[in-house]
Amino acid sequence: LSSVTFSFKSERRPKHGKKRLRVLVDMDGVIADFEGGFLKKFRARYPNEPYITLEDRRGFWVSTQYGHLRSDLCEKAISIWETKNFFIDLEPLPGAVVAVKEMSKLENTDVFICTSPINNYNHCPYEKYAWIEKHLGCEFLEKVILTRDKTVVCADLLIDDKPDISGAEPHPAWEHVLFTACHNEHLPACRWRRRLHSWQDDWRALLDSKRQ
Ligand SMILES: Cc1cn([C@H]2C[C@H](OP(=O)(O)O)[C@@H](CO)O2)c(=O)[nH]c1=O
Ligand SMILES: [Mg+2]
Repeated sequence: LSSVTFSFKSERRPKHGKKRLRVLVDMDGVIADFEGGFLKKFRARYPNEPYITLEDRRGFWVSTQYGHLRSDLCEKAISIWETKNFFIDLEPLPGAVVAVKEMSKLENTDVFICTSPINNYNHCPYEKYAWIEKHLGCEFLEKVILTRDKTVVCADLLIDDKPDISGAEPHPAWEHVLFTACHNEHLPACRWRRRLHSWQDDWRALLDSKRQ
């Protein structure tokens, strides 16, 4: 029985010895400009309220920093990404679409878009799929992983702008590479975590480093 079970296990190292690489690419803050889209819509909807420039953004959660600025601004911030068309209207980050398409065409490479929907599910999950189809093409709809817990997904790499990614699995299979964003660029260099500074950075070398 054990040999039968073994033969059904997925074989990730082909006979010729090259390892097949599985890469998870996050969406907001990595391929879709959540921060830029948020600021634009916040200023349009609340023109008389104070706001935080992208240069002054600190901490992952936008609503937390707005709440510190003035407590009622937390709710106002949340109202922006809970509104219809927020997620579909996000602009792609520079170079993201070309990079992800090129990455998915590389030999021995499987690319998935791994993204967390907000808990208010009225528009966000639908618009995330629509965004993927609009900017990456319908073939990428096969590559979407919608989850609130990325630790249970098995891959070699997770490229994500959130500094702390935790969940049910205490030892995720992937290496988290921090994608630089306005909210995390001031965090001190960290010996045990690599960064991808933008899509102009050498993402091919990053992938190659995991194929050894
Ligand atoms: C509330 C909030 C969400 N998000 C993104 C992260 C998640 O998408 P992603 O996993 O694609 O990065 C999604 C739900 O939290 O919205 C931010 O980037 N900043 C925020 O302040
Ligand atoms: Mg993100």
